[in-house]
Amino acid sequence: MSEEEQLPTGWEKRVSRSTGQTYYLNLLTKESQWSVPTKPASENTGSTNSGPEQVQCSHLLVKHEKSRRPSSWREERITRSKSEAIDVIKSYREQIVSGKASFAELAQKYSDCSSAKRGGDLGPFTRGTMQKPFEDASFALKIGELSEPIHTDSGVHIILRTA
Ligand SMILES: O=C(O)CN(Cc1ccccc1)C(=O)c1nc(-c2ccccc2)[nH]c1C(=O)O
Repeated sequence: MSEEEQLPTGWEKRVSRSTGQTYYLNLLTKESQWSVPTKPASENTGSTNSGPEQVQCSHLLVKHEKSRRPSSWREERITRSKSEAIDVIKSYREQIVSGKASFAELAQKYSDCSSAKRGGDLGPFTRGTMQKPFEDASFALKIGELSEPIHTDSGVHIILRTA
């Protein structure tokens, strides 16, 4: 029997559009996970109401003069002020929300993070791997939701949860 037929009740096998990886969707909670489910889906599968164990996000980072490393693939020495960075990232967010541009297109062109070359995709991550403000914002997002500007030691980010 294929793996699909053996899936416990309430789960659906999906393929990530950005990475082609197989993941599993809990049809009750709409939460996704990379590991093959072994029990029927429930409201609390994979968490005790503490949210998902891992998320996948893309981000667009705009660094500024007070960033811990004010340098990137785009600009050797970044001198914009923090308030200028906030204005810039708000303009990107507006273009995305209005449909004028896609997240991946703007991240690829303008993000000061090395993930720009992947349209901002960071892959899946668990708690404890990213700077705390970034982690908390990422785990608070629903799949498909775009954050407000988030500040870390690296600069100012907008985060898109993709899985
Ligand atoms: O903060 C620092 O001291 C330097 N960093 C950390 C870093 C540097 C290279 C690759 C990944 C992370 C960054 O400034 C940075 N942080 C990020 C980052 C921050 C939060 C989530 C994901 C990436 N990307 C970068 C980057 O240059 O590419």
